[in-house]
Amino acid sequence: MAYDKELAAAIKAASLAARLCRKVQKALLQSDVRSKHGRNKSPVTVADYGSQALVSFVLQQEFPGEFSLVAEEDSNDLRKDGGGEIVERITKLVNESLTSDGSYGVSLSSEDILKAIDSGKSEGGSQGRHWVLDPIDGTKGFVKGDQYAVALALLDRGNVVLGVLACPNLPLTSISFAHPHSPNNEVGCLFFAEVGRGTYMQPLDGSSTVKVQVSAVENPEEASFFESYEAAHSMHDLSSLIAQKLGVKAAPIRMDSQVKYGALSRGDGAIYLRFPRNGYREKIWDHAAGSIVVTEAGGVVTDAAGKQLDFSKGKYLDLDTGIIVSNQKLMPLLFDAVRASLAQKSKPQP
Ligand SMILES: Nc1ncnc2c1ncn2[C@@H]1O[C@H](COP(=O)(O)OS(=O)(=O)O)[C@@H](OP(=O)(O)O)[C@H]1O
Ligand SMILES: [Mg+2]
Ligand SMILES: [Mg+2]
Ligand SMILES: [Mg+2]
Repeated sequence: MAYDKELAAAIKAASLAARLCRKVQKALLQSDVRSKHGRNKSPVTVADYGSQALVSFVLQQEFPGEFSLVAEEDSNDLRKDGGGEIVERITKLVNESLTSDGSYGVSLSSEDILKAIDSGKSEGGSQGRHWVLDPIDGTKGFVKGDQYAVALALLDRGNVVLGVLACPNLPLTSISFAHPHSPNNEVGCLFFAEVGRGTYMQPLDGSSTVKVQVSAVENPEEASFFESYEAAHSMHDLSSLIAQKLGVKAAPIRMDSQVKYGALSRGDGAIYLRFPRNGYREKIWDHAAGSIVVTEAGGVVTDAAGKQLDFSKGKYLDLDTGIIVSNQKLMPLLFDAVRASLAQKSKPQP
């Protein structure tokens, strides 16, 4: 159908990148983690760069001449003093991944790798097509040995038309709510969705595919909810107030990254709440793939004012307060609880 070739290329690129990330996570060395500069320091590893270079290279091979990529990382830090050894390591990792796949008979130089990383500098927008990539979403989870995802989506005239979430540490069967963070030796899973065609899940080794649906739970007392692992990324006290107003009984499931969208798309939980602290601007690569994976599985993704997420404005999502995700039946109740909780929080305390 409309995006078949793009979807096949995206699955291939994300699977290769996920394999690279697994390899690095297994052998994670302190020296593989570099710090980003800036106020909110977030880690970046050779796997973030390797994954971005690999996805960028594969997509450019598949779609020569018509390429735009909005991606999280750039090569600025790598080009600074001392980057040489790290760039060599990334280059080796990417070349090993390409050789293992066998489709591309090339060996990339360090400069090719830096260029591939930097071709992710597009600003996106409402015109034409743009790939959107988070090469590792949840780098903090990745470094800890927990959940992370390679998240790749395609925008066509400002709308997300396909999304792939490769989740190397997410078991194929429902996650254990008691131990959502334990890494496992399973193959991991990959979700993919195309607009109008539903959401599917397959093992990362691609051996079989199943259609997935969000939870059909209508009673909030039976619903469980996801939120960020990091309290700095989402206000846990606010989500706990919302859960209390809804009557949710289960404790929150805290996981890093868009794995939360993937798990929700197959009904592992029924609600995802995300309320960043004041002043944080959400980036499109943190939600593009996850949101289509959930909506094509029958779910609803809006901001806290009930508006659809708008991916057409460049690399930032202009949002009202937060992001809420659920199934169609629970959404009206959730929305009321969110509104009441936000109003309560904004009242001056006596
Ligand atoms: N201050 C702040 N507030 C909100 N969000 C932030 C913040 N800082 C970072 N980020 C982004 O959060 C991405 C990680 O996803 P999650 O927040 O879902 O997972 S986590 O539990 O917080 O790790 C993470 O994505 P990656 O950088 O790709 O890991 C960030 O883009
Ligand atoms: Mg990051
Ligand atoms: Mg991210
Ligand atoms: Mg990232």
